[in-house]
Amino acid sequence: MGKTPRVLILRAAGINRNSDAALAIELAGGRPEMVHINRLIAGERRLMDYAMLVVPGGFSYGDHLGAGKLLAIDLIHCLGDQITRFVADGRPVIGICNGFQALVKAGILPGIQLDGSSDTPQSVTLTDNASGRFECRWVRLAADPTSVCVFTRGIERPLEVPVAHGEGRFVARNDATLAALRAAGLVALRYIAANGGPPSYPENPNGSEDHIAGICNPGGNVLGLMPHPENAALPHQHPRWTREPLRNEGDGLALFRNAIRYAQGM
Ligand SMILES: NC(=O)CC[C@H](N)C(=O)O
Repeated sequence: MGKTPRVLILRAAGINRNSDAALAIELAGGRPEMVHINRLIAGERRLMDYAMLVVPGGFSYGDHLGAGKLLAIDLIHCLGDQITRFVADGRPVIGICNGFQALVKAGILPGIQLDGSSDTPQSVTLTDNASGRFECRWVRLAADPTSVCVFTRGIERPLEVPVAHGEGRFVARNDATLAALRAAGLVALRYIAANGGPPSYPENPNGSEDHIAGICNPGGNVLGLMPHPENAALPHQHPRWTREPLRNEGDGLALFRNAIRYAQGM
């Protein structure tokens, strides 16, 4: 794929974190290109010409029918074949917040049937925060060391990153689905308390089951997460950057760097 992977940053009406994602990709060593979904649908750009795909956060199509739902319909019905090929080829895909919601509602994540049923490809979802309101705050995350996720590989210390969402509560269809998700190593990131233990509100800002903040597909090359690592890419984006020893970089950058490195090795 060459030294500087081309990374497609997806744009669509209402997506608003595309520039933040582009900056994070650039800092991580990739070459970001913002491409509107209509250009892909029209065939003016081809997904397979890129090494990585970012589905950024925002309020795509105004969150109508549920956050990410309309974008998910576009992804399945207009770009389904391209995305299926891209994912099957092992190329990295990250869906951030609204992007995560879209990937889940499109059935791209977790990407397999977890409970043996075959009626619908969607076995998990993201729904209204348990608090009943939009949550905008910094959280602490831990990467699950048993996860197959390529983005979180080798990340051993907690990550401090922001969340900003109204529909971030991760729920699985049932307990068996949740157990299967864990057993397959698809839980990539969890919210944790300041002392590293299990969180309560607001450390788990939305009431997600098993404190899940991010999941991946069985190949580990597709990650979706509610927090915004692209807004924790620079050291001074941290809210206590003047009061704590200055970090070399924002905690979120590690996820992007892992993905770029992985894309370079393909
Ligand atoms: N920052 C975001 O991407 C927000 C996602 C979505 N609009 C929500 O509120 O849940």
